[in-house]
Amino acid sequence: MEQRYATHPSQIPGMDTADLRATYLVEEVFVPGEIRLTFTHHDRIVLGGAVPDGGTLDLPGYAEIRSDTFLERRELGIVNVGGPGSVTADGQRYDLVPGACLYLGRGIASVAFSDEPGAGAQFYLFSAPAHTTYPSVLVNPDEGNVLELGDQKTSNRRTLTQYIHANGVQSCQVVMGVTRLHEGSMWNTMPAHTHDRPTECYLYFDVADDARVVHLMGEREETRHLMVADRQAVISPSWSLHSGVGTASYAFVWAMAGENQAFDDMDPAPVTDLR
Ligand SMILES: O=C[C@H](O)[C@@H](O)CC(=O)C(=O)O
Ligand SMILES: [Zn+2]
Repeated sequence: MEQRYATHPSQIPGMDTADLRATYLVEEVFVPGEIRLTFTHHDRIVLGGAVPDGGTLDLPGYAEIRSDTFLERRELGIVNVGGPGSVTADGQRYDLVPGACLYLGRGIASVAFSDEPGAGAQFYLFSAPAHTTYPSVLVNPDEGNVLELGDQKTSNRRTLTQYIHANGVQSCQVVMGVTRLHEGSMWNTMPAHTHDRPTECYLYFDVADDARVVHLMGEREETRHLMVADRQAVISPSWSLHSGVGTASYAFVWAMAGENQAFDDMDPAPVTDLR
């Protein structure tokens, strides 16, 4: 799997666009017939995609995490951002409709991804080290905890659904959910925030081919942006803002790992403070 090492905010001023993209953007998350993973040393998160493309893909152990099986010492959050598919964990089959979230706990020996020919399942994977085993839980799109946020006047009307979090599916580190912008709204996570306790990653999806998301990152007084296309992921170190404005509406999977599972553990970054 690809490795991305941890970075310090003082490195940002010396980075040009290519450096920022190579460090914080994962451009190819979903590759048909493959499991494609990226390991970031920011909180030892592994993120990526599994696209069975009508077959079955087995999740292996990896030399980078020195494990015989992937979940030997890890937990895994999965959101299906494609068509219907299934995940089989130690023989237990979970059917994931589009938008469903599955939590798999530490110690599961075998994980396989599959779908029917033409179904188009695309499983987004987000994993962190786990100190103990919590039960595996499947949450359908309408079963999460839904927050309606924003206002049309500020073009940030959005529906935020929490799946894995302190008051939802229990985990060791992973917090995970999906936010969908309403038609005509473009801004996510504005006013912005940071949270030093976890690292957070966004996977943008349902971004039209001719649209892009201008993703805002960096510290409050040293902001930078990334131009993000459909089904690309952004790694936000604990010190970084993470907000975005699209050229059309879109959705994204947000996922965090670190000190706690408190979704509202945020440090506000008023827009008037941003440089
Ligand atoms: O720490 C929380 C994460 O940044 C996201 O859940 C925020 C988000 O989806 C939004 O406001 O649009
Ligand atoms: Zn956040």
